[in-house]
Amino acid sequence: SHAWGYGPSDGPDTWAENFPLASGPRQSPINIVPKEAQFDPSLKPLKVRYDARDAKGILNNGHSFQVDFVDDTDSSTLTGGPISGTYRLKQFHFHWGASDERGSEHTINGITFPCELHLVHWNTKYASFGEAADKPDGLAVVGVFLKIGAANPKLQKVLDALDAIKTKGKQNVFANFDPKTLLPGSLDYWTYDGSLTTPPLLESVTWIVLKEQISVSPAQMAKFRSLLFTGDGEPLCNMVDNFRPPQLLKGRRVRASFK
Ligand SMILES: NS(=O)(=O)c1c(F)cccc1F
Ligand SMILES: [Zn+2]
Repeated sequence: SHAWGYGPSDGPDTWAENFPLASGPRQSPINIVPKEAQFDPSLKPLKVRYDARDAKGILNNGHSFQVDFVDDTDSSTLTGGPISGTYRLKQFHFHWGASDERGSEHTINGITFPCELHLVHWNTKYASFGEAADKPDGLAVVGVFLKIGAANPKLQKVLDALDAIKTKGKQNVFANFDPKTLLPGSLDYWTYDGSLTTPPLLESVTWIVLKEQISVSPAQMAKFRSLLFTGDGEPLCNMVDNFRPPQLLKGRRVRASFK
C-alpha cells in the first residue's frame, strides 16, 4: 500500500508519484479570493441537522485525528446549500500547523489560519461512504477556519480526549457530541468543486467553506500539537503541519452564498 505523509520524503510534493490525481483538474485545497467569488442568489442556505447520539469514536489515524459517526440512518445530515439531496455526516477531523502562522489547507487572499476543521458528509444516493468517495457528487465537506483568540469551550471535550489517542492507531469511545456546536453563528459560505486533500485525492468533494471563523486559544493549539504521527514504540514525531498547500484553480469558479 502507498505510504504517504507530510514529511520531506513522503509529503504533498511527492504524492503525485503514487496518486496521479494529485495533478488533476479539481484538486483541493485552494486559495479563496473573495473579490473573485461570484455571489450566486440561487444558492440555498445550508441546513445542518446533527444528532449528538450518533457520535461513536475518536481515532488517531496517523495523519490527523477524526471523530466518527454512526451513519446508517439520516439522523445527522447536511442538505441545502449547493448540494442536491441528502448527505450524511461520516466524520470530522482537523489540519493544523507547528506554529500559529500556518496549518489551514484553504487560504483566504493568501492568509493562512492555524487550524481548519473538516466535516465530511457522503451523498445518500450511494450505498455508503466508500461507494460515494469516488463519485463526482459523492462527498460534501464543510470547512471551518480556526483563528487564535479566546479558548473555545466547544472544542474542549474533543481536546480532552486526545491524551488517550496520542499515537497512530489508537482509538477510543467518543459519545454524545453534537458537532453543530463547533460551527460559527453564520453559515455564509464559499463553494467550489474539489477533492479530498489527502491521498487518494479523489475528485468527489463539493467544498463548502464557511466565511466566519471560530476561535482557538494557544493552549488549545498545544493540545492538537501534542499528538504523534508515529505509533507506539516508534521514534517520536509530533503530529503537526498535516496540511496540503493550495492547488491550482484550473478554471474553476468559486461561488459565494452571500453578498
Ligand atoms: N481532508 S478531507 O476533508 O478532504 C478528507 C475527506 F473528505 C475524507 C477523508 C479524508 C480526508 F482528509
Ligand atoms: Zn481534511
